[in-house]
Amino acid sequence: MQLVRGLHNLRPQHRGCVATIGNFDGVHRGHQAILGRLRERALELGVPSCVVIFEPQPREFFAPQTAPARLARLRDKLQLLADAGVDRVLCLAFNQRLSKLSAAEFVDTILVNGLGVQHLEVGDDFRFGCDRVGDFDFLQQAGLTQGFTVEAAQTVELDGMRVSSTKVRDALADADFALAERLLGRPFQIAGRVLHGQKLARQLGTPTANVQLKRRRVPLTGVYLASVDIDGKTWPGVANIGVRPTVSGDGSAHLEVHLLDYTGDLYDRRLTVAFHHKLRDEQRFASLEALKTAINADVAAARAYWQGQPLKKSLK
Ligand SMILES: Cc1cc2nc3c(=O)[nH]c(=O)nc-3n(C[C@H](O)[C@H](O)[C@H](O)COP(=O)(O)O)c2cc1C
Ligand SMILES: Nc1ncnc2c1ncn2[C@@H]1O[C@H](COP(=O)(O)OP(=O)(O)OP(=O)(O)O)[C@@H](O)[C@H]1O
Repeated sequence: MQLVRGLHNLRPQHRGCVATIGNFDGVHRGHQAILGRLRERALELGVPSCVVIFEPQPREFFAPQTAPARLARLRDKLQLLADAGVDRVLCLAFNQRLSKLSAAEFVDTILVNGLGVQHLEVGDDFRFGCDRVGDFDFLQQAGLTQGFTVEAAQTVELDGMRVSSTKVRDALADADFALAERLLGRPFQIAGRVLHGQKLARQLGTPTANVQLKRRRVPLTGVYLASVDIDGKTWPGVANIGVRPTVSGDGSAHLEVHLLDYTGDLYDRRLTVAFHHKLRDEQRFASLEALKTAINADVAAARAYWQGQPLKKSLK
């Protein structure tokens, strides 16, 4: 899959494609349905498929403090789009200039002059352009005069509710990982490289791998039973994700995981953490001693859980 960063990096050979536009945060089952149709149309027309995404996402640009936490970092989003068979991603910087483009200017500048789009695939609620004035009807009209077709994908629902990134966030906030998995079509996971921490964990008696998070905010916080994939091998563990109120004050999120029976060095390795069950909320403890007691109880709970779990059988 090819990544084109910015309109200015589009070349004449990029003209002619089928395209869709959106945030695609989490690449959930609704998104996957659109991507499936996009691939079909690309094959029919014999042109590449292109997904137009924005960085930052529009809500992050308009309201950085209140925009929801991302379900996946950009790197993972690109991997998921590649896995869905997308040929090209056009990643546009969402800035003042882009936010001011009218729906008509958006169509002219990006879709027609930039991409030479032949067919557009969108969700039925898709809105775009300054003040979100552009919609499916607008696109269809524009397509008639500018030579592209538009198709609205049917809404993907689960148990009567529209699948959405918001629903996935709600499921994670409720620690309903089974629902998150059904909405995503795969388990919710966070992947990242292991960084050096404050080296306090050893002092607390529980060594932890500090998984690098690229963003300050995360869609879930607390202490969880977790499993960790390292180079195709799965290990049972217990994870803490959040701001660590007892020890750190900068307010940014950390993900730390203790693997129950792992003794090797994990620094710089890439881990994938899957969450299974919430044990408790993060707490601010009065002393490191009290934190240590709580962590020991978490580890004991994790040990008891993983011993009795059928999942353990699948751990290689
Ligand atoms: C199972 C587990 C539970 C944790 N619970 C909390 C908590 O409730 N409150 C908190 O401030 N930190 C919590 N932590 C984070 C510890 O503060 C952190 O692991 C410790 O500060 C070590 O940090 P370091 O790896 O950067 O040295 C928890 C860590 C683990 C592994
Ligand atoms: N459940 C769904 N069924 C069909 N299409 C969907 C669904 N969810 C999102 N889409 C479509 O996928 C494209 C990309 O969606 P995008 O991520 O930008 O929308 P969103 O509204 O931010 O996402 P969400 O609704 O999931 O929070 C859009 O065309 C959108 O309409």
